[in-house]
Amino acid sequence: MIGLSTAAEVRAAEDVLLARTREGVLMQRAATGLATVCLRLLGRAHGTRVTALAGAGNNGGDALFAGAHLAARGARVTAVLLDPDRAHPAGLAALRRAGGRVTGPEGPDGLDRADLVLDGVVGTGGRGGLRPPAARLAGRAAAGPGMTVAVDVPSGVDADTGAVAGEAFAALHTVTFGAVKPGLVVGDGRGCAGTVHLVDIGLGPHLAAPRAHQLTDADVAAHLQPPEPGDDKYSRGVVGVVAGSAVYPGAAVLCTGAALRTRPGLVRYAGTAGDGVRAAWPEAIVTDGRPADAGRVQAWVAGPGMGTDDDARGALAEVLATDLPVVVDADALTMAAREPDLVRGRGAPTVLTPHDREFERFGVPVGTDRIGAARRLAADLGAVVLLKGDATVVAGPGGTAFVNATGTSELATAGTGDVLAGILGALLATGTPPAQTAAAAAHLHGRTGQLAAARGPLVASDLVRHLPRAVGLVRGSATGSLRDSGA
Ligand SMILES: NC(=O)C1=CN([C@@H]2O[C@H](COP(=O)(O)OP(=O)(O)OC[C@H]3O[C@@H](n4cnc5c(N)ncnc54)[C@H](OP(=O)(O)O)[C@@H]3O)[C@@H](O)[C@H]2O)[C@@H](O)CC1
Ligand SMILES: Nc1ncnc2c1ncn2[C@@H]1O[C@H](COP(=O)(O)OP(=O)(O)O)[C@@H](O)[C@H]1O
Ligand SMILES: [K+]
Repeated sequence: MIGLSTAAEVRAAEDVLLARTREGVLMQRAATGLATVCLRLLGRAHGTRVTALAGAGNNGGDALFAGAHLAARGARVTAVLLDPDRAHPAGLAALRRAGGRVTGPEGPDGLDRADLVLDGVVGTGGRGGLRPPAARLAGRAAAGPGMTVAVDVPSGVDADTGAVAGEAFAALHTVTFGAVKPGLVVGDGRGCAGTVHLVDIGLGPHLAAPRAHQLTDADVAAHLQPPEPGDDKYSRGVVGVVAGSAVYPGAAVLCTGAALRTRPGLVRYAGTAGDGVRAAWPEAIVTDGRPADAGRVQAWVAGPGMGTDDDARGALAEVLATDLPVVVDADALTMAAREPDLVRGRGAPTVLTPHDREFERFGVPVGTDRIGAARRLAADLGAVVLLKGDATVVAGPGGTAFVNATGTSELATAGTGDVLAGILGALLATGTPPAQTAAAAAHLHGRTGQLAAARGPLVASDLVRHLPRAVGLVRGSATGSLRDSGA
């Protein structure tokens, strides 16, 4: 698991370490790590042109020291000081000693010919959108030829939420110190950060236990264990699906198929799309009646394509009245938003899976702080909230949160949410903790999307077909093999 630490958590750990180390040691660790990543990205330093944008705080200090490292290796470094009278004195002296040039915000900045642009305008000390001179330079850097590398946080991005109020630096890479900040992996900040590189500056032992995480393949593999010799179709976790309708059988077919392909023990289907499900998935046990007629299950998925009429409302109320985990998706979300008490009083885990418009039906806008929004709704309803997006966020009622690290924009196609609901039901049926399980489902869904998209544009049923391979690859915990598989 990769911990996501807020700016305040990082600062608190830095304060402990600063009191125990010689002055400047932490910044040296950060700047050396930054320069090392830049050298790797550039391939060489000698003869390259580097522009370092440096604000008046420690973020600017990092950029100036890293610029000094690169200059000492033969790079032609120009430092652009946003506030020349307040530039980090030791960083500036180091840059000058190494032969770097220095200019002001209106001076010859070299951005038109740079191979590399370092964004050291502002880091965790930033407030609001970029101010005019910095915003102008960030725009020129984005339009110029140089590879853009943000120092710690892309300037203009809120490190905690990923919110961007106004302009922000658009980085291809972000080299971040001590811990990954949530704003680099969620919301608009995710798009500004590019590839995130973590530099260890020794904060680890002093960091508070993070309240937000990203799962890795290895974490998710624990949710995808193969059956053991003593297992039978019941012991692997039986999933119940309440989805689809006579008019819209597709959602039921996708959801049931995804559950079967994720964990092929037993899937029971109850609803009015039974004929379609029988035709597509002869393995499923289908009842045309109500959920209570379906037989015993260990988790329910309710919602995709089921409609919102009285019968649908009755079926939803029936599964929510059980003491089993329930996934509330699509039409079930619309009904739960009308009657939140259906969810609020439950003792067993409930996982709601809204996209933004479904989320807003609960009466609160998502806004720019997606983790915060998911946490608040989760606390209000006493449920897990999986807020879909390019980086899906999961929050538990106690505040534990996850940000998904896998996926592809090719998933923006009808029916992929039905597949996610089926995957999630299959994983929840084993009784693992619901918030992490929901995050594992989003991770597997994203990996499956990546596999399917490698062959070209995908539709939702492609995901169902690729699920067994994605499960196999994640089980192997071999991230590289996804890339090397030729899929
Ligand atoms: N602590 C440590 O030991 C270590 C810290 N490290 C590094 O320090 C960074 C945090 O440094 P920090 O706290 O000095 O703040 P920082 O991010 O430089 O910002 C302050 C400057 O930004 C300016 N500014 C603010 N908003 C702005 C805006 N919208 N648009 C434009 N400018 C804006 C603000 O201006 P002012 O408001 O003062 O006029 C001030 O000049 C952290 O991210 C990491 O890189 C590493 O070296 C590891 C060791
Ligand atoms: N741009 C994107 N990048 C990554 N994933 C995306 C993107 N757009 C949508 N998705 C994912 O695709 C799925 C769409 O779900 P949903 O909107 O419920 O679709 P449907 O209701 O048609 O099944 C979600 O898992 C979401 O996270
Ligand atoms: K920065």
